[in-house]
Amino acid sequence: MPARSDKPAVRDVTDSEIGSFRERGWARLPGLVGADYVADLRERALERLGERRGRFRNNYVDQAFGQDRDIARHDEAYAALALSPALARNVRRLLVGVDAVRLQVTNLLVKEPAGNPGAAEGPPDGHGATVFHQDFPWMPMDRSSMLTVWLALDEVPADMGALRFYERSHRYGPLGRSFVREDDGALDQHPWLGELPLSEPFDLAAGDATVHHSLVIHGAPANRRDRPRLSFTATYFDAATLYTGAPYGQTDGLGLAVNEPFDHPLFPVVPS
Ligand SMILES: O=C(O)CCC(=O)C(=O)O
Ligand SMILES: [Fe+2]
Repeated sequence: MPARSDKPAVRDVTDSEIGSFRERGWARLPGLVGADYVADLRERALERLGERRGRFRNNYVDQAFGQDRDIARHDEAYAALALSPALARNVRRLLVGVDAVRLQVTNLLVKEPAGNPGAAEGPPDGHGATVFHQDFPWMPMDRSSMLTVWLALDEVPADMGALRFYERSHRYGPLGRSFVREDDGALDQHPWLGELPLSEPFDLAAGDATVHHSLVIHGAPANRRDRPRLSFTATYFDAATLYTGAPYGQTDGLGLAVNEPFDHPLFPVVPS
């Protein structure tokens, strides 16, 4: 196990991965983070999950996966990864025309097996599918240059619920919110999206990641395996982004100024 002070080994994204991300709105990043570091993250995740047993709230997102939001503010190994210059440099290179990035949020995600009674997280009968959605329509940001790194903390075979993406859907701008009502998945609201190619299901190893643009339509099937799907996400945005003042749980009451950058300790610029 790496010591707490160990630096996460994050590899550089390749030019071809950058091209693929910009073209399709997402990219697969095999072996993004070193295996030893990820093994330590996984152990920490399981420990936290044990402590959280039973804290399920019944909203639409909670039916699809459990969240331990801002885990990087509670755990130094997650913080070291989320704030690592190597990861920030990758994010900056993936986004177009961005000089510096801020961290928006970190999250430990768990998708319990469907139909699994006694799961640590989620509804009594396990988590369901993650409906197809965009991330951006919720955000109080004046631009969409924003992405999420989704890191597998353990093997995530396709039928455990690795993400899938509608190719190039990030080119159609904001398409509305999901997780607000029954049947408000992006495909229900915009059946034409079904004409875009859907990425093939794939298996991820621990330390593999996907990265998705805030406007790309993505979702995940239910977990059909017998153990929880464990992943860590870190979402970053262009440091030059201005706050719009739109109501949002994370930013309400922080004293951010409308039409000013997100200059607040919760949204650090990550040196790259
Ligand atoms: O992990 C999932 O099933 C969904 C995660 C997601 O939508 C996101 O990270 O933006
Ligand atoms: Fe999402």
